[in-house]
Amino acid sequence: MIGSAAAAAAEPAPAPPLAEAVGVSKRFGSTVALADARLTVVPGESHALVGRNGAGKSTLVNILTGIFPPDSGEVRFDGEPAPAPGDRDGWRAKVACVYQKSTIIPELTVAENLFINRQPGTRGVIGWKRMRREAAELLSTWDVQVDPAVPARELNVQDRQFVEIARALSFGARFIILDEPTAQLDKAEIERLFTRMRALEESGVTFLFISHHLQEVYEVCQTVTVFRDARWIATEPVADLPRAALVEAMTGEAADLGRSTGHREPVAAGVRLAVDGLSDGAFEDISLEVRRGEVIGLAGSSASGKIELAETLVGLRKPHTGTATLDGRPLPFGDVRKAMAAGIGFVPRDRHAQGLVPELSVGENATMTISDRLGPLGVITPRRLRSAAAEAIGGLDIKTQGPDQPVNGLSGGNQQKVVMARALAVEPNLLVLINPTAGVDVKSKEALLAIVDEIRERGTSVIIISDELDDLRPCDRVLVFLHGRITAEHAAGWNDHELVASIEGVSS
Ligand SMILES: Nc1ncnc2c1ncn2[C@@H]1O[C@H](COP(=O)(O)OP(=O)(O)OP(=O)(O)O)[C@@H](O)[C@H]1O
Repeated sequence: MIGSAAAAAAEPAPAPPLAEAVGVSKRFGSTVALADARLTVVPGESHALVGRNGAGKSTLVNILTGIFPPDSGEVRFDGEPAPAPGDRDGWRAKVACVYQKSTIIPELTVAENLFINRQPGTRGVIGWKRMRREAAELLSTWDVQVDPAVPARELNVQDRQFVEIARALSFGARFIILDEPTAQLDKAEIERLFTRMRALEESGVTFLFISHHLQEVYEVCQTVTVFRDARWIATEPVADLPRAALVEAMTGEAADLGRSTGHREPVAAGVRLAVDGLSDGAFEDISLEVRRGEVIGLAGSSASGKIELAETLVGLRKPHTGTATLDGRPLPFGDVRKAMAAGIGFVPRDRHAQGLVPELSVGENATMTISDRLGPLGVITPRRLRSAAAEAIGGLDIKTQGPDQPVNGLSGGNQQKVVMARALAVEPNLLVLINPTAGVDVKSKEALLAIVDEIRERGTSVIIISDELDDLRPCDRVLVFLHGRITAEHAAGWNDHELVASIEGVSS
C-alpha cells in the first residue's frame, strides 16, 4: 500500500479537463432536453459536439455558458466548480459562445462593442481615444484585421465572428464554443475560419465546435462527442470514427450515405418561370427559364448575386431593370404577399429575421401563409389550424410537443422545418429555397430534399440556392453565379470537383 501510494505520488497528476459537464439533466415542461448527459473537453483540442436536431446540444451550451443552470448535474472548469449563477464576469472569464445570431450591437462601433460596459476611463468619463487604442491593440493581438472605428453593422459575418472571438478572449476565456459557425460562410471564408482556429489552438485556445456538416468535423476537430435523444452516446478521437459510424451513433440506425446525382430525363413540360434581362447591382442581365417540375440550383460564393436574385423572385427586392413571368403573368416585384398569392413559396436566408414569429405557436407559424384559407372571411378556425399544422408536423417530422408549442421552444433545425412547412403550405407553383438545410441534421436533410422530389412530380418548379453541394444534388441543372452573372451551367451528373472549380471561377 505504502509503496503504491509513493509511486502514485511520484507521478504528476494529469491536468484536469478544461471544461466538464457531469450527469447533467434538463427538462422544459414535459420535454427532456438532457438526461444524465456529459462532456469532457481537454485543453488545446478542437472538440466537436454533434447530434440530430433536438438532441440537446444548444441546451448543453446554455448550461456550459451559465445562461441557465441544469436541473441536476455539475459543470466544472479546470477541475473547479463553475461560477455561481448570475456571476457574469466569472463565467465570461471561463467560456464564451459565438452564436449564429450575432450578439454584436450593429449601431455601435467595433471598439464600443469590445468594451461595452467596461469602457476604459476615469471617474465615469469614457476615454474614447483610449478605448479605440485598446481595441486596436486587442484586435492586433489576435490578428483580427478590422478597423475599431467602423460601425459593427459594416462587418461581414466572418469579421463579426472574429471580433466576437477576440472579445471573448479579452475577458480571459480560453474555451470558445462555436455554434454552427460555418452556416453563413462560403467556402473561402470557411477555410479562413479553420486557419484562424488552428492558429488560436496553437496559442492555447480550445474550441467546442457544433456543426451539422460532418466533413468539417473531420477537417478541424480531434475529438467528437455524439448526443442522441438528450443523452451522451460516445466520445471518440475523430480519426477512430469513420463517417458511417458517426452517423450511426447520431441516428441509432445503420447509415446509408449513398445518394447519387444521376442523370435525369429531360424535362419536356412548358416554361413556368421566365426571367429576362434582370439587373439590380448585385446581379447583371440575368435571363433564365425554369420548366414545370424542373429543379434548378443556383451556386456561387456569398457575393455572387445568387441570393439577391432569389430574393427578387420572391418579392423581397425590386430589380432595376428586366422582367420575369410565372406561368405567363408578370411577377409582382417588391411585394412578398403578392408574390405568394401568385404561387411562390419560399424559405428565406435568415429564419430569425425573415422566417418565424418566435412568440407564435408552431401551428400558427406553419400555417400563417394560408391563414385566409383556414376559415371563412379570414377567421382561422382552431380545428382547421390544428389539422393543417398536424399535417405539416407529421410530414416533415418536426420534433415538437405539438402545434400549440411556441416556435421559439423548438431546436434550431426543427424551426427550419417549420419555415419549410410554411413555404409548402401555399401549395406553390414555384418554390424558392435559400440554404434550406441550414442547421438541419443529416437525416432530416434527406427528408427535406425528398420533399423536393415529391412536389416536382406535381409540376411545382423548384429553385435551390445553397452553398452545400448536397443540397444541389436533386437539381436537373445547376447555374453558377460569379460576380453577378451566370458563368456556367452543369447538368445533373456533375461531379463535385467540376462544380467547385466553376464556383471558384477556375476551370477544372
Ligand atoms: N426554451 C425551451 N422551451 C421548451 N423546449 C425547449 C426549449 N429549449 C429547448 N427545448 C427542447 O429541448 C430539446 C433539445 O433542444 P436543443 O435546442 O438543445 O437541441 P439541439 O441539439 O441544439 O438541436 P439543433 O441541432 O436543431 O439546434 C428539443 O426537444 C427542444 O424542443
